Amino acid sequence: MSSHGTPIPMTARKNGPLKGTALVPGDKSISHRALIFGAMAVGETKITGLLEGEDVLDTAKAMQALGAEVVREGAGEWTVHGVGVGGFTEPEDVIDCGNSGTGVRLIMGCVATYDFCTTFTGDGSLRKRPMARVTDPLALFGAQSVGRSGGRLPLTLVGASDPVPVEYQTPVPSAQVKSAVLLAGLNAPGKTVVIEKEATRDHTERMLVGFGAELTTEKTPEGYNKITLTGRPELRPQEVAVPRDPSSAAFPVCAALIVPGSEVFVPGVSQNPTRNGLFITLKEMGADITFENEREEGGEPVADLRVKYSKLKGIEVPAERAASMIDEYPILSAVAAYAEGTTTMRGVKELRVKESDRIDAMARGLEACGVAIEEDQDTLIVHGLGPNGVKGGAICATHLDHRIAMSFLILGMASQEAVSVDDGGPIATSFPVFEKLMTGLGAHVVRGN
Ligand SMILES: O=C(O)C1=C[C@@H](OP(=O)(O)O)[C@@H](O)[C@H](O)C1
Ligand SMILES: C=C(OP(=O)(O)O)C(=O)O
Repeated sequence: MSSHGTPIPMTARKNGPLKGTALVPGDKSISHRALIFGAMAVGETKITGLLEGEDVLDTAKAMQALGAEVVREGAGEWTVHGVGVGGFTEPEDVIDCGNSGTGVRLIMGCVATYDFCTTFTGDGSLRKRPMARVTDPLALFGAQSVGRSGGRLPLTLVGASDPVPVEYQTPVPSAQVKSAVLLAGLNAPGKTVVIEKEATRDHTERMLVGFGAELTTEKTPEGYNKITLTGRPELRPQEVAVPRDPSSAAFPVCAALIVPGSEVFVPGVSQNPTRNGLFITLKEMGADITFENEREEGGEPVADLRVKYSKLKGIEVPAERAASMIDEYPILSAVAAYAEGTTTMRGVKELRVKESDRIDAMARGLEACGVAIEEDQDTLIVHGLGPNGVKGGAICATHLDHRIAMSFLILGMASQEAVSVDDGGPIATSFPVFEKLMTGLGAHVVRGN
């Protein structure tokens, strides 16, 4: 199954309650970073629970192309023999990051302070996404780039031969931009500083500290995060246990909430406060979710989630919460269709530059399934139809976007008529076992329309 290949139409329909345990895959953000920091450490990093989705596998290949040895030892078990900060070598060929914004933007950061040239490309979705948000700050280190119009891929980055450290305030709330700057700062002398107005996922900071870098995060008088990294550290190899991905857990959790009679257990899910906005929102909507056995694993807070079918009500999701649930708005908008009343999602314009324009993709598909929506550049409003109110009966376009595909399939698990997607292939980028896992819980999800 490949997001680069022949479309894979898929269909979901009602099939009784969902029951059982959902072992969702490893966190995508942490998996990318485990490979990257492993490649920059001196010696052997061991990773367990790595997400073996296409996005992460493309990053593994990129680390090999830059000179690290990356070996799959078993299911989710990988070792990386790193080359040390400053040790990457020029790749012989184009780096293809497939569908992954995180992969390409972080790796651009990795190579921006090396005296060599790297060309990046990706699939039809990634080639449409904006890269200037990363190449602009990388230029401050001394890197130069030439891409297609609007700084789009394919793009060639000529790394700085004599990098200087940088102080940069991110203009958009983006962990990818923040991380690209910090990664570039690793191979620059002195202190690189990133200031972010709104907190975004902090895996890069947590993992850099874990790998032995000198990094501090403090609040500015305005309440912004100021992250300071000392360049040219010797990173020490680590044993990284990747927690399960809250963004993937969102799908079986939301399915259980909307399919009558369901009860699903989702163990070992990261509860990192920069990632848990969806769960807070669902609780506010009236979701019956309990967080059991809260603990720390591999430097991340983790809990086991028990979820029961719930009568939900529409709410206003605060714009300040957007960064902590940015990838979860598609599935939230599907769930909102089954709530009583209106769910308003403001401050979500970043959704327009993801794998697809997610506001538009969800709006068009929901309308086709009989759900009334309103939208503007920065807002999505879903008028809920209550537990049995969604008609379904449409084929929704996924635009090479895994989260759109999974969201509409979950919508179809509780609608009056089946819901299809034109292409479920991209699901393999982040959640390759989605179909098997949902089927194991009792869902009816099949190939074909
Ligand atoms: O840093 C990361 O791992 C990610 C950051 C987010 O993107 P932005 O940085 O563009 O918000 C998120 O949407 C993406 O899925 C993963
Ligand atoms: C936006 C996403 O990923 P990326 O930016 O890495 O393509 C996502 O997984 O929802």
